[in-house]
Amino acid sequence: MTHVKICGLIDPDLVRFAAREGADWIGFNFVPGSPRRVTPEAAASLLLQVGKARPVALMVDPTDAEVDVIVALGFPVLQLHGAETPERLAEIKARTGREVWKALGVATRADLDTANTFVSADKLLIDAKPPKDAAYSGGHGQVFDWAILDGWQPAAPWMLAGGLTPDNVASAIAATGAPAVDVSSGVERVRGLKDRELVRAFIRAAKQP
Ligand SMILES: O=C(O)c1ccccc1NCC(=O)[C@H](O)[C@H](O)COP(=O)(O)O
Repeated sequence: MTHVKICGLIDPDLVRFAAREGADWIGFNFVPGSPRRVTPEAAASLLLQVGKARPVALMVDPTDAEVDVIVALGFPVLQLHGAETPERLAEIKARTGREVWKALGVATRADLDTANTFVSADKLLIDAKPPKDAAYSGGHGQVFDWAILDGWQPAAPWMLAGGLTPDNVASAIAATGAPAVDVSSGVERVRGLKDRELVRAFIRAAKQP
């Protein structure tokens, strides 16, 4: 069965709801300025609501000090969504002993070759490239051409992201064979605010047999 990550939750009731609905991972966004950003203080109480889901901390080009704050909160997984290099990822992994995922925006096979240089990533999160004028490297609800994944041999376990919704996630899984999927915008009606019915519909559509 496909595994599901719901990313960018800021409300404790929604965190509990997503976990009860069967989300495997719940992402908390620590990117300054993002409408989905949570502070470390807020994350400490949100973490109490995750149930059996695994919490994932989303960061962009974090300093060691920023990573240390997140690790001290008890996050078992760090998702790097910036311009981190394979060397920086390996360094963070060695320093923290945590699972470290690398998110990459892709549009071509060459981008997938770049993704495969992150050999020590615990997961590659394959996302759409952000729009040219975007302030943030992810979370724009953009779909990329899934056909570029045909025949791709990932260097690490991987997850599909980018513009997934309750309506397209089943086709995305069928088209790509993705073992796991990630969503943020597609379960929001208002940017930054998750919607219960969309969260439920997404998880059900992704996990349908
Ligand atoms: O959501 C943000 O604001 C954000 C800011 C900076 C870097 C990444 C960000 N989000 C990434 C994600 O939420 C997801 O991991 C993924 O990219 C899917 O996003 P979406 O296409 O909106 O479903």
